[in-house]
Amino acid sequence: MARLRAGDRVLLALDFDGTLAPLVDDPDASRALPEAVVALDRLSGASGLELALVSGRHLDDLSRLAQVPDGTWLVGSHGAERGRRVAGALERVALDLPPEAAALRDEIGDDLDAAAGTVGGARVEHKPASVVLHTRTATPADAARLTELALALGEREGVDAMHGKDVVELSVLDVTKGHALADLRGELEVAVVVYVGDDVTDERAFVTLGAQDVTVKVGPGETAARHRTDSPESLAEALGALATGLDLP
Ligand SMILES: O=P(O)(O)OC[C@H]1O[C@H](O[C@H]2O[C@H](CO)[C@@H](O)[C@H](O)[C@H]2O)[C@H](O)[C@@H](O)[C@@H]1O
Repeated sequence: MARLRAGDRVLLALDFDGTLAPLVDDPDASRALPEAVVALDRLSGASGLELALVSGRHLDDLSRLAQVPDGTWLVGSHGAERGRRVAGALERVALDLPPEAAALRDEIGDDLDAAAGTVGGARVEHKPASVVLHTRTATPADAARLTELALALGEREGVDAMHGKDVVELSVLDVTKGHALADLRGELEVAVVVYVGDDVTDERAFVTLGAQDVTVKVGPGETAARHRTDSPESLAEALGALATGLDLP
């Protein structure tokens, strides 16, 4: 808040699932908390403040689910996709996926489908640059077995495995949320980046940020972030308090 008041440009970047939106069993039912939606609307009026969502979600999904104000930058697929909310719609930069990466994505997608497709409670999500194994509603035994299999697929050349909360994401592009934040920092020419996230993929962003930045972990667990908030609910409250502190209506 002090940096904004001093006239510095600040990027407030937030993860979506588990951060703005509480985790739920059905990824399609995920929504940002109403209090967070209101707070972000208010913050969009702050001079010098850029807003961004930086998510592992497919950009179309993120744009459909996130109720963010115009001007918000949207980063999907952990940095592989980029867009911006303009006049209530998604303005996107096309994803440039080399044919060999697309072929590898399809191969590991087929392998995961074959292993998990018929297992109750497990689900395979296909995204533009990755394939995701979800085990949130699988039995512990199935979750352990399928996770091991997915991590083995992640050892193939050209595949990057990210093991998160009940999820293994296999990406065929070398992207991280940290790279995405570095790109946004350069393009938007901000002095300070504030990043808030809850999962292991967010740790890849926390470790890239410097002493001038602000890193916030949502929920329990080991983290490289320097600050912590309990839950999406407490984060929504803090965002509202920030808007109030900045005298935003
Ligand atoms: O980077 P994020 O915005 O946190 O997105 C990460 C993944 O989010 C989604 O899965 C997660 O949220 C679901 C809904 O709460 C939950 O059911 C699942 O267990 C979580 O892993 C999304 O489906 C993935 O594509 C994203 O990579």
